[in-house]
Amino acid sequence: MAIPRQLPNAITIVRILCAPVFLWMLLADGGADGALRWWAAVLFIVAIATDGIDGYLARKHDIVTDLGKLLDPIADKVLTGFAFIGLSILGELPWWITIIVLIREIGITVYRFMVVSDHVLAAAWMGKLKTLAQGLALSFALLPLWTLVGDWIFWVNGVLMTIAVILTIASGIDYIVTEMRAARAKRRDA
Ligand SMILES: O=P(O)(O)OC[C@H](O)CO
Repeated sequence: MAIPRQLPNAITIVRILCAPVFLWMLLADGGADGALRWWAAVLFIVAIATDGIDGYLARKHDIVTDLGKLLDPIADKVLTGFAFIGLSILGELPWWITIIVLIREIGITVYRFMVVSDHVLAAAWMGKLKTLAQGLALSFALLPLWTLVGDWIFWVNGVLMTIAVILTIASGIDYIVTEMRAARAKRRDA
C-alpha cells in the first residue's frame, strides 16, 4: 500500500513539536511524581518511539530524502536534549552529563550542516544505537517508577544512563574518525 511521500518527514516534525509540550508537562509541577509527570514520560516514550517508524516507512516505500536524513537526527536531539535539560533543571541529573551530551549532539549537527554541500552525513549505526540507549535511559529516568517499585530503580537508572553517555561519546568519536578517514582517502585519490 502506497503512503503519502511526506508522511515520514511529517512524523519527524511531529516529534519535534512534541518536545516543548513534553518539557512543559515535566516541569509544570516541579517534576513531582503525580499525573503530569507520568503523562510527560508517556509523551516522551511515544515520541521517541516514532524515531524508528519514520525511517522504517521511508526505507520500506523507497522515499528516503536528504531532508529526512538531516531532519531525523535533529528531531531526536531536540526531544532527548529537552529531556536531559529538564532532568537537570529538576536536579535529577547532574548538569555535567547534560552538557557533555549537548556538546556532542550540537557538534555533530553543526558538522552535518557544514559538509552538506559536499555530502549528507546520515546517521551511522552507532549513532542509532546511541539514540536507542538515550531513549531507554531517559524513559526510565522520567517515569516515576520509584513510587511503584522502590528506590532500587535508581540503580538501574544509573546503569542505563552510564551506558547512554558512553555511547554518546563513542558515537561522536566514531563520526569524527570515519569522516577523517574519508577525507584522507579523497585527498589520496585526487
Ligand atoms: O548520532 P546522530 O547525530 O547521527 O543521530 C542519530 C539519530 O538520532 C538516529 O535516528
